Amino acid sequence: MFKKALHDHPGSGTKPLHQTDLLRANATVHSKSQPQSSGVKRKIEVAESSLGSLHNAVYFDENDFDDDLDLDEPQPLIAPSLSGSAIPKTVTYPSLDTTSGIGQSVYGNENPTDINYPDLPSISQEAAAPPSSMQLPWSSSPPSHFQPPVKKPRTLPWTKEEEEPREDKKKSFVTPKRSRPAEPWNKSESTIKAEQKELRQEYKKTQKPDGNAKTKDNSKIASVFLSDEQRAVLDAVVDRGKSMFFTGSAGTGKSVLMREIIAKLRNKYRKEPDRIAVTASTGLAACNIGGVTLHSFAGIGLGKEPVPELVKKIKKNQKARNRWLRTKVLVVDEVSMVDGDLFDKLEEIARKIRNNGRPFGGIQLVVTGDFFQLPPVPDGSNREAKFAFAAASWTTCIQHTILLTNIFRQRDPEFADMLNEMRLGKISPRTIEAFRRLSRPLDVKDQIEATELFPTRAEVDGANSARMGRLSGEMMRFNAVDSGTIQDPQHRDRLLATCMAPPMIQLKKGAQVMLIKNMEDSLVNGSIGKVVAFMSEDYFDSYKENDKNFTDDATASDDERAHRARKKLKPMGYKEGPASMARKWPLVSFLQPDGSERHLLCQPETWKIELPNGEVQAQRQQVPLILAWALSIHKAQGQTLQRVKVDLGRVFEKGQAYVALSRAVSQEGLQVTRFEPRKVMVHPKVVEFYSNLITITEVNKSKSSSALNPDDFDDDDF
Ligand SMILES: Nc1ncnc2c1ncn2[C@@H]1O[C@H](COP(=O)(O)OP(=O)(O)OP(=O)(O)O)[C@@H](O)[C@H]1O
Ligand SMILES: [Mg+2]
Repeated sequence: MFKKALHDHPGSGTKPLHQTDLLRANATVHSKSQPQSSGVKRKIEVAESSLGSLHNAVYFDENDFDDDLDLDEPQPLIAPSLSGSAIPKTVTYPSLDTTSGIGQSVYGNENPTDINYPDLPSISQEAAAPPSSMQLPWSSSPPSHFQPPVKKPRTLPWTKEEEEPREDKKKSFVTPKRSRPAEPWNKSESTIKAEQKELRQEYKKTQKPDGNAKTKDNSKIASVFLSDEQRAVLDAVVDRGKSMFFTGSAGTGKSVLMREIIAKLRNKYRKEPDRIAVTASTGLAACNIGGVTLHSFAGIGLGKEPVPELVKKIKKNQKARNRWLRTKVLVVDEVSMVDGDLFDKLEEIARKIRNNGRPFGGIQLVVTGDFFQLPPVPDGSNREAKFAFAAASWTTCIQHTILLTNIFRQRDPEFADMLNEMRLGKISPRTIEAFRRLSRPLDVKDQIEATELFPTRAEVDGANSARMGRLSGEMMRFNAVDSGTIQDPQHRDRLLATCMAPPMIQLKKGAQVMLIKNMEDSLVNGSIGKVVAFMSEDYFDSYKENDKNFTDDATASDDERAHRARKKLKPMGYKEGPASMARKWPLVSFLQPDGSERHLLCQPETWKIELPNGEVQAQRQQVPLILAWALSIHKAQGQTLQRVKVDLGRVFEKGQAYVALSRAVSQEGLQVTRFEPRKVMVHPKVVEFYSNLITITEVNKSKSSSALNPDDFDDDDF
């Protein structure tokens, strides 16, 4: 029984072990503790440890959020070289030459680094803080998306029609066309209606066969078919109200499952959205799931005081008190970075504030994370960081612990096994050899290079700046528009410092970027692409409908093509001058896993820091891109990357090497330099904890049952 499995850990060591984890559970590990980053404030630790700064976020609350400042601060860019050699040769979009104003700053010939587009119009308070709990936060739309559908959708409809082969591009380069061209400047009502019909049909196609309706913001993403083990967790949480901790190796679909759970819970409590509190250990993780940090939810400041004082503090704060009283389900993501003592404090606070003696005051807990990945760090005192599973109240609060075993990210079982060995800290000589063989450069046939992962932000900025400096062409700057109920700009900035989207991003044609929002099935958070042009929405519409006009002459230079394209656009209604003052956005060609390319005009998306009652404390609108020649391991956490390059020589923290290498989907897409087994560090307490977990499959085997049975989850826990 799951309950039994849970109640037996940690430490009993009597349960049957999962085939992969358990065979290695007695493995030799680096039991000697590694030196931890010292100090509490992230800022202090920047130079040594991006992980340290990450962990420190655990100790911030809504009044003190600066946990990612050290990671995100922009560095000056190196002056562009004039060689232009790094401009991708396959880019065949009309070159946006500098004589006409197309692709130029609307303000003329400023210094590239000073080019400023007009800021987005600021939005009203109501627009900034909609009662948005029903929206799916990882795909929130900017307010403009709520306007009547007078414009065509921003992205291509990606019809599956056969494309006309283009000689100057490989065949997989797909720029789907609309079946029925309609000029954006001259749409009749019937055209609009027909387009709407077409979109409705496309939307229907994305529905699951069981007809489950999706909420508005998630409509672009087809629902994932959960595996049996994922489905079992979902049912136990949503239908049976169980308190669960689900865990598993990198790529076992924990985040995918958590998103489904949140969506289903939001649907379940749609009339009382404040019953669900969505939180994570760090600001970055919280921002990724549209929640707040655990500290912020709890209203405990840094949470250093003893519980009675913290309770007093919360009682004085009406909003925080209400949150504790109203919450029925508390979601906690990336729990590996939550300190065990903090967990115990919150558990006691919950009982006291709610005047309810049941574990966690009767709140259902839905917790996920992988303790083999990123550990908590000490809070500045001398004591060693304590894992959440070592909290005294952990086993009474968590009714069921489920180990997910089906690895989705790496389809190659050999590679998945290599990573699992690494995760557990027991690497066989064969695996060491296999990792060493991956030191060769990647065999890349297109323009997308492997993303290099670094432990520190300084290394990331240095690498990205150097690459940007090699590109010629104009630098375009995109400033975020921030808003929210928090009026104090400094406080808001601190909250938003944890956001994946930067306050400002500078891009050039040819820049390698990563999409940081889920847009469509194959354009997801983590997709890597190159900026191929900057254009306005109308120009993009004209372009895609007259694609061939721009690209029919493979021998023409970029400038010639742009000139011809403009000549062809003029009679079609495209006007230079005032019309070309329209805001221009990066057009990005994204690499698909099958080698084809897809294009997206990247207009601003929204990230929210939202309390359970729907109050949007802070939100940021920004183009959903970050530079991706290089990425910090911190920001890469949770991502799935097709091409990755990691130098293990610089890795210093437990779990760091595993987090970095497990981003890759295949050995072909992974380059590892300076691989040494001693760089793979695992905490012995984590090994012990996992050695006592059993899988759903094993539970079923022991019950001689082939199917998962909801009755496996006992009802007598509370
Ligand atoms: N049920 C599923 N069916 C198909 N693909 C899935 C499923 N669940 C997850 N995936 C895919 O597997 C990959 C990894 O999923 P996800 O990021 O949720 O894993 P994770 O356990 O959260 O990993 P990490 O520990 O690295 O954060 C993603 O590309 C995701 O789309
Ligand atoms: Mg994840």
